[in-house]
Amino acid sequence: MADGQRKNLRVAIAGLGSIGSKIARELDRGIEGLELSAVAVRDAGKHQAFLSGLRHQPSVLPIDQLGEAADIVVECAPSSQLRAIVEPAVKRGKIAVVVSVGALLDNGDLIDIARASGGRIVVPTGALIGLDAVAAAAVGTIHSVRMVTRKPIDGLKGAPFIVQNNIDIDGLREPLKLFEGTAREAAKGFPANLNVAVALSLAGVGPDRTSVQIWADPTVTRNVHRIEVESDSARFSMSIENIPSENPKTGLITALSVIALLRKQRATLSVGT
Ligand SMILES: NC(=O)C1=CN([C@@H]2O[C@H](COP(=O)(O)OP(=O)(O)OC[C@H]3O[C@@H](n4cnc5c(N)ncnc54)[C@H](OP(=O)(O)O)[C@@H]3O)[C@@H](O)[C@H]2O)C=CC1
Ligand SMILES: O=C([O-])CC(=O)C(=O)O
Repeated sequence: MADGQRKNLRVAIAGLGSIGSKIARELDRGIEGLELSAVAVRDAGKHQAFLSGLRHQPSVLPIDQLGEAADIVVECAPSSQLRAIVEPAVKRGKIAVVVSVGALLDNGDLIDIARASGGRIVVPTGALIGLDAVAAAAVGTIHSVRMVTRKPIDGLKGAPFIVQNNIDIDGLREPLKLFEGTAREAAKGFPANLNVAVALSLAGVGPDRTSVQIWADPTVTRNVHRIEVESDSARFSMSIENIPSENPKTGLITALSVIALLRKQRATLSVGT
């Protein structure tokens, strides 16, 4: 069949929060070769006005049924829901786009399940920068990957590491280093705040060799990530200052990164690895 006659790829979205609602709106406006077929939410009533504002109404399904209604399932729900969304999709040989990437570390068998079923798990660059360069460097030898994250207080509140260690960040007047360790440890202590560290680690040297510092910083208004990579092909450092979305833990660029990834699925010209 000629490319122009190919059927649209059907996309389903799990979660219509700060990330999912923007992706849904963009798919509804039109992305070449793609269509929004279904969504899953926790509380359908809460999203009724949003959904009825779309030009084409997607089906509203339970999260574990999205893979039946789509070729690509985009996970943008709390990390606790990762398995319920991704497993049925990849078992059907579908593509799961995962933003709660930190939760992949405790659900690594999903990769084996996907492999056995012909499914795929795709992690977008999300709120980060430069995973193309990190993945390219990883084809050679990477000697070290370090990341320093600074977030405003609202971007860190409620993180298990802060709660368990009884750290009071509300009254901070100066930056405080909260954590130094591996990306795996960061994902456990900050599951809704440090997905980026895990994405970086999976692109590069893995969660146990990627070192991470986390600062609560009342002097910044953006979620700031700075990365330094030493490899046998290049040395590079990159930083990104993310404007928080309506969810202060989540940078605005995250949804845009997923939209850019979706656009590539059927684009005639695709740029960047
Ligand atoms: N990879 C990356 O770079 C980044 C990843 N993230 C991660 O992305 C994920 C989504 O973030 P964000 O959009 O800001 O989160 P939000 O809290 O804004 O939205 C989460 C959505 O998930 C829905 N939801 C919750 N439980 C269920 C359920 N059981 N079934 C279906 N839907 C459910 C919520 O529904 P309702 O509205 O009804 O409550 C809500 O719409 C988080 O895990 C976050 O940590 C965030 C930033 C960057
Ligand atoms: O990694 C995350 O979960 C979110 C994040 O830091 C950001 O949006 O800047």
